[in-house]
Amino acid sequence: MLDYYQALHDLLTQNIPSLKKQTVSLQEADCLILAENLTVQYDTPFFSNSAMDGYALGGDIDTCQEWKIIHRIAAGDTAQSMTLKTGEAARIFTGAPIPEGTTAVIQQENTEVNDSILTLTSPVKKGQNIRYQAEELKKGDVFLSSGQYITPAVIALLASQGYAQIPVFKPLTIYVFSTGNELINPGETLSAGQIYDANRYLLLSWLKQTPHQIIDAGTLPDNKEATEQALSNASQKADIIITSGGVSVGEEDHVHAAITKLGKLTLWKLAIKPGKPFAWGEIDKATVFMLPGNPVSTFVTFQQLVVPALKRLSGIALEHCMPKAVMAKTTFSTKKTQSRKEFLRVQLQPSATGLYVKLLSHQGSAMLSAFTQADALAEIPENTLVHENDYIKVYPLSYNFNA
Ligand SMILES: Nc1nc2c(c(=O)[nH]1)N[C@H]1C(S)=C(S)[C@@H](COP(=O)(O)OP(=O)(O)OC[C@H]3O[C@@H](n4cnc5c(N)ncnc54)[C@H](O)[C@@H]3O)O[C@H]1N2
Ligand code: MOO
Repeated sequence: MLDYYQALHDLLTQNIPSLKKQTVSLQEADCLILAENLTVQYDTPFFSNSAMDGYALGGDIDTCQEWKIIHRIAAGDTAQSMTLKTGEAARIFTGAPIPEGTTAVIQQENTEVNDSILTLTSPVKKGQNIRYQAEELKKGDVFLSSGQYITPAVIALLASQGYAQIPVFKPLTIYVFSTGNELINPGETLSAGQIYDANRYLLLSWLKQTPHQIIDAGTLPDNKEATEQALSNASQKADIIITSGGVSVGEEDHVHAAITKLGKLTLWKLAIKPGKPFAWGEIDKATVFMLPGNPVSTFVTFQQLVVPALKRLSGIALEHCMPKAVMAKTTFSTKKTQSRKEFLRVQLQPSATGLYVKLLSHQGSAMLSAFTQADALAEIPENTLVHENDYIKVYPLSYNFNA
């Protein structure tokens, strides 16, 4: 059985099929992925300006005792024809351009003004309260790289540089299947031996937060021919196929056999609990992720393996695809060791003495309820006993590509 981190490494370093590009308006770019390096069009700040409402002080500020106020400059004004010499000042407002010859800006709370003569009630240093031209971004430099996931912060930065049209990767098409004769849909009436499909709804709901086109491909019966036919058809249209169930070793588990026949099974069986039968492969150009049927196994393998791989396949830069973990102190201990790395549903409890991990009850791989209370997955390393107050790795749950 393959180690979790080895599997993650393999998934993230696979060949990424070349992604198509398109240009969208700034308003349509959120949650998409930048497809080109973008350069600074305008120095930021574009012109040196004041960080405070106050007074721009000219010339030598160390020896001068008082200043004559000779200009008034508001945001939106230009200061092109103005200069300040020693002993001269300008009334200035936040964001307004500073005049030539300004050595510092003093905020108005630290001043006194009588008949246009300004004195200071606090000392001021050279450069204080001046936001200098290009101190943040210099024209021509790359300020955002291809592979950047577009968050609201990125939208703001793009807007601040005047970008109205954004080159992005085209969304992918993702087919989501469930498998199993026992599955029916919510809204239908349960008969003996049946259960409601939870996994497909979980995956469809999560994937809605991505930029991709998501196809609800329904439920596959536990039948070899039907499974092969449906996966073969989907592979002609999909970039990615996600299935749940039917990947274990039973006679009714047809999914990995179908992938082996139609394409290539790259990976099967991981040393993790839950999620051991997780499999991955491809049919033609479509990448196929096969998640184990137990709903918690589906959830864990999706969060810990499929989401990082999906990010990469979507074009997000490799360094932003690894799931992010934090270290936190346990409030519980484990009684026996496991040969597989275990991912437990936990709550994170911040306190003055650090971040603590509380174990939720109902950890069985068929028990979904703890997930609704959980805000993280705690990693219990293989063959390891955990004691109270030990530091362990926890992976905060995320429901979009941003985390
Ligand atoms: N002899 C062995 N049996 C099993 C092994 C094993 O190694 N040897 N592994 C177990 C583990 S671990 C898991 S996990 C499951 C995974 O099996 P499958 O991926 O083949 O899943 P199914 O058998 O189809 O279903 C398992 C379980 O989950 C329920 N299920 C399936 N799909 C859904 C869905 N969409 N929504 C809600 N619940 C679903 C299904 O009814 C079963 O109860 O195999 C173990 N067996
Ligand atoms: O993935 Mo299986 O659930 O280890 O329960």
